[in-house]
Amino acid sequence: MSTTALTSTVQVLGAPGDRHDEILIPAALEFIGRLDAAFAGRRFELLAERRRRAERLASGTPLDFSRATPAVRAAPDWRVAPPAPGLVDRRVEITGPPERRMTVNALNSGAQVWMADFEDAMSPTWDNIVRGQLNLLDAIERRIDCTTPEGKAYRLGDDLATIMVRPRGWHLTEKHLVIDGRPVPASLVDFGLYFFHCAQRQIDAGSGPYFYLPKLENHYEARLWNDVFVLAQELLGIPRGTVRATVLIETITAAFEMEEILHELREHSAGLNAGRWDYLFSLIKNFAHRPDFVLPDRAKVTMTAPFLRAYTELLVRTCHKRGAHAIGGMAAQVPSRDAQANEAALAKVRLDKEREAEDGFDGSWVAHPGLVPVCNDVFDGVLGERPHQIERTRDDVHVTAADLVAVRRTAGPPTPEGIRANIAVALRYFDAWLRGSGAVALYGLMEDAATAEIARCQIWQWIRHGLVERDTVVELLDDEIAALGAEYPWARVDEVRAIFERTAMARDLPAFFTPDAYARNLVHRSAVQS
Ligand SMILES: CC(=O)SCCNC(=O)CCNC(=O)[C@H](O)C(C)(C)COP(=O)(O)OP(=O)(O)OC[C@H]1O[C@@H](n2cnc3c(N)ncnc32)[C@H](O)[C@@H]1OP(=O)(O)O
Ligand SMILES: O=CC(=O)O
Ligand SMILES: [Mg+2]
Repeated sequence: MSTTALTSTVQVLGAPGDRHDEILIPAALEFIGRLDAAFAGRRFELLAERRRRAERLASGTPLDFSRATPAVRAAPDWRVAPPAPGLVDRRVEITGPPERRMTVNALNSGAQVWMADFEDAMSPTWDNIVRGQLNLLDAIERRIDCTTPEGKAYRLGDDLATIMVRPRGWHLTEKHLVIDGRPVPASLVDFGLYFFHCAQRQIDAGSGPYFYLPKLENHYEARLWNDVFVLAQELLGIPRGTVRATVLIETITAAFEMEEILHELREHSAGLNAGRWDYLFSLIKNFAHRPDFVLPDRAKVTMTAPFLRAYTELLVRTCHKRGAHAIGGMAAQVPSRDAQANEAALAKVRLDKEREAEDGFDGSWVAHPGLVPVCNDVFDGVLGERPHQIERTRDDVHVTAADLVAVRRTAGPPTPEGIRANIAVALRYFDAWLRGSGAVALYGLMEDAATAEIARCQIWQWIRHGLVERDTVVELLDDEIAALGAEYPWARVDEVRAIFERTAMARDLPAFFTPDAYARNLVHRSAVQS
């Protein structure tokens, strides 16, 4: 590592675990210290700007494309970097947390890419975080094969998916790693540990250090990531421009800056992804006070809603204009053991992928290995032998600022079933998350942090606008807590209830459920609480 500014020591406050010492080596911690010294301050300022922006939106300032950056949008001549090795053909991308067996299953799944997730699909317990890094390292070193006590063997095959790692978002901290008594930004921990241990190994294996960047709200946050990449490459002597990152457009404000985000990251960009669930969450959250932004039951808000089509079409147009991949989002259905339910789930996923492929997306996400063939089949049908369809510029797409927020046409009150479903899902998800699982199948759908955010946020919004009485929510909550406790006697019902009350029923709507729930419930007592 080259010598730049000296950093304070990174202290590890997390409980030691099996083989943690292979990841938390002094040089890796020093690398994280360097990143923290360079970027923690800017992250802090950008989070303050997020809060100011949210206040402006809440007080009625309309959203529009930026008046400061028309030159970036109008300039005809810039393109993002060409796709790096392993990222040319991305027709199917499987996602999931880097849990040991899932890592093997995802890499063997037949998808071109595996998005190894430390964000929406990860409950950020200290052990999950360190073990996830260890599993990635073991996978890249091809020493992850194992056999369960029941005799089921997990072996890496020959044709593996390309790994893209999604670090946690800028809003989170890792309280088990501290510098001068202050927790380290979680994004820098997840990015830094993976980059330190695996970047060169991936390059040597003919791939590279590739990332997915979650929950960005504007192009300044993309600039921060770009600067992180530049410094990280410099510190480890890796050529500038080796990193690639796909940004999830999953906040309403980022949808107004897609081109600027690509521009900031252009030497490291691997396109954009339509992160539909957080996008919906962001929209509900930012306009929670507006009656004309009240959405009906989650099940009724599909990707064919005009405001969501405007978002995905603009994403494809923007990416292809700049030579970048446009990657589709996650259909919520997962395979079922019941043949009829399974057929229905596969049919819904197929329809979703068909719309994306026909709209010009270059590939899409699936949540389960059983969905890889459907997505593959659909994109094969549209792409044929071509690795992508970036050449298909969508000059026919003209999306205005008003189109992106034209929620009114989809708006509507919830049904009693929709209200109960959101409460049931939020409670069950919180319980799973508290017990270390960040993604679960509930009632036939994949639920993760993003979908749980929608569930609790809609309840807040419906109470706020008088579409459900608070007392009714309390009754349903009592009911669903009792049902959860009866179904899973080990459920942490008191903590689950408290998270729900704080995030769905309090006077103010918290920006995320995760930071507070993490600090209260997942952090070891020895770690800092700031
Ligand atoms: C909004 C967003 O951000 S979307 C992206 C974030 N969300 C995700 O990534 C969710 C990913 N998906 C998952 O985590 C899982 O599919 C779940 C939790 C929804 C369902 O998992 P399970 O209940 O285990 O499903 P199921 O029992 O059908 O699994 C069958 C097998 O497939 C494996 N599997 C299921 N999903 C995945 C996956 N995404 N990656 C790798 N393997 C998987 C299971 O581990 C299991 O393997 P095994 O038989 O060897 O033990
Ligand atoms: O991260 C993806 C999403 O839909 O949210
Ligand atoms: Mg998301």
